[in-house]
Amino acid sequence: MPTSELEREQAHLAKSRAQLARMRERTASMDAAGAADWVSREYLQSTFELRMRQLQDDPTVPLFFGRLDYDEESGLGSSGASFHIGRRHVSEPGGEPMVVDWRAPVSVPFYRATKLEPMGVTLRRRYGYQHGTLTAYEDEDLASPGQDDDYSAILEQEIERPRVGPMRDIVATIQPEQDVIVRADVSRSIAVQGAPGTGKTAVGLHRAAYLLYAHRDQLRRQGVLVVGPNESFLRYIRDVLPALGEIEAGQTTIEAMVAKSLRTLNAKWTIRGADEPHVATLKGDARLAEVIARAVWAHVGTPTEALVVPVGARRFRVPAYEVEEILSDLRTRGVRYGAARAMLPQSLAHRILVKMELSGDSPDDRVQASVARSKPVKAYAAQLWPAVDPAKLVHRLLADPAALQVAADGLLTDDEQAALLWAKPKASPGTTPWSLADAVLLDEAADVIERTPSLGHIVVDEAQDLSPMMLRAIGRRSSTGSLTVLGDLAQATTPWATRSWGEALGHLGKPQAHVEELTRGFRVPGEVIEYAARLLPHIAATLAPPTSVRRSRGELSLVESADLAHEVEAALLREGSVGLIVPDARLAEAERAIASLPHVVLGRDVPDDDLETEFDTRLDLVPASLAKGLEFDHVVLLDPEGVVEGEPDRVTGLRRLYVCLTRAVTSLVVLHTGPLPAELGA
Ligand SMILES: Nc1ncnc2c1ncn2[C@@H]1O[C@H](COP(=O)(O)OP(=O)(O)OP(=O)(O)O)[C@@H](O)[C@H]1O
Repeated sequence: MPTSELEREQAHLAKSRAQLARMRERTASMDAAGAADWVSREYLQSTFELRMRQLQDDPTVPLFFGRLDYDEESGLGSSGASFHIGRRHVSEPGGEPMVVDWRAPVSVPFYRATKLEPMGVTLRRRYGYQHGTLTAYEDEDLASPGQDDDYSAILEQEIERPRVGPMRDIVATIQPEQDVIVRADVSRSIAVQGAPGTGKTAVGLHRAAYLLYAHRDQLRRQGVLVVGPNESFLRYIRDVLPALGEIEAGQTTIEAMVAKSLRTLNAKWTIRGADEPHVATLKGDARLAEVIARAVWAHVGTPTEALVVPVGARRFRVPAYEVEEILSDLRTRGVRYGAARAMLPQSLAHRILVKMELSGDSPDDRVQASVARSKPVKAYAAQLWPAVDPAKLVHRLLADPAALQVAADGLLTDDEQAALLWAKPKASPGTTPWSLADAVLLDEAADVIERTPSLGHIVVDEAQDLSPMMLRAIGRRSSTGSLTVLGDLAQATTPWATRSWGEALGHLGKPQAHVEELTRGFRVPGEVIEYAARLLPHIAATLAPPTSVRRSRGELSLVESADLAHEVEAALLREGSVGLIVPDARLAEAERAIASLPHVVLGRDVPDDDLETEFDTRLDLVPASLAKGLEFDHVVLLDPEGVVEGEPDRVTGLRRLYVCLTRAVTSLVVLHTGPLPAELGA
């Protein structure tokens, strides 16, 4: 490697850093005081603050990780242009780019160019760093014919780098099949079926970052949301988007999402109830959407009396059958119950207006408006089309057999209706301990009444675990936007889980969305993934077995012993994070066994100011039910049969075990005293 070339690159890095500092200083000196009014001042101020955060320079994070040299025909400059690719854009005072954002169109060949299709690029360079210092580079000549050499030591080093702490970005090493998903058009919804560790979560987060870059104004207005399975998972991924300069995407769980709509009905309400699995499954069934829609619309009455309105000295009359026509017109307009309700007085007033015209008057629009606001019209409309409270509606359906029977007739069997009803209903919505499934029903009812605002883009992770009604809740929040749906059918562990992506996409309201499949795993080494894949025929027979791109075959040991502390201590002697995964029922016992070792128990509330320590501690104690989506360099898995038995049925248990077996990056110790699950083979 010519030293002078390396020095040139190091100089470019130093210069880029200096320019970034200059850009930051310039932003810091900007003043929003000159804005015309308070609103513009606030807006400008927040824009400056956002920009300052985006321009922060972390010396341990490489400012650029790659370079592309374009050929002369590319039209990007007469003598062929060269671009350094990094996490953010850095330019000289004249505007000349020093580092180009990885999301810019000019960066695409870094991820996709091949010798066969060089995309105008002659050279692709990757940089190696040590503690923020540029120490090496590696070139790929894309101009000369020949076979692609897939191997890259720098790429491999990046993939093999030990994991410590929260999830990190993968911008330096996004693979072509991942990049296609990341950069798909904003209007396209995509589902990604991916085996464990194939980068679904990473791809989803990078897609959010890409879209926020490519459609900044639109998505800043409309919003981008990432939905994950639980709080531990959100904590694990929360740094990825900020590291990419994106702090505007929300991150939430389905539970927090519907709890929020519960709170808009009453600020004191929270989710504090729980359902038996078979009841939760039934409450999550898509037929409930129809039950709720029926129950809401059944509030529209049948007119029996004419509407009579005095105008001046005269009285105008709209007979009941004409009112019936108006109601049926409003019902079939395709608007929400509440919107149609708001239109009814105007429609009635319009009819009066027509009658006034027929009788020789020539009333103008103001007359119609005042008739619509008049007492008799308002009272008549309110009685025919009453306001509906979503909480009262759901409470009534789940408390009153007669009400449920009317709404569910022909949709749910008698047994199903009996199962849905609360054994001891509370007297009112206010005293009801709403469960997650109830809150989802409430969210549905609220949407039948008033349209839920839609976001620009939603990324849904672990989507296989959502019930049809939960999928609908997400779908309505992206009715005018698009979705990235991530999941793995083999990791489905809820009784209401999705059986196919086609079905899930239907519930999400995006039946046309494309399904991509990822099978190249970046996390789990070969020996471990092959062991876990023994379960596939039992849990998802149609899925292709995953392969591992990891260089190391990994270490798998099956240890018959009861000495948990010993295995954990051995793992802690090594570099990287350690996850002790245990059946939920054995959490307390495991905690006692490792009491002397500093650790964090996942799922326990972590006080905000204590968040840092969560990742300073190298040992996490993880109940099997929270292992999903996480990864550790070393995993000690206690009692696999216990993990299986902790679930209501064998298939779900085996899927939970599959999740737990696929969390390890380097080593997996399976610790047991009794026999291993027969499905894992001899
Ligand atoms: N292109 C890549 N380069 C380097 N590392 C990658 C790449 N893609 C994924 N990874 C790494 O592989 C690991 C697994 O990724 P991720 O968690 O996104 O997978 P997943 O498909 O969501 O897994 P699971 O189904 O188990 O939740 C992460 O550490 C991630 O950083």
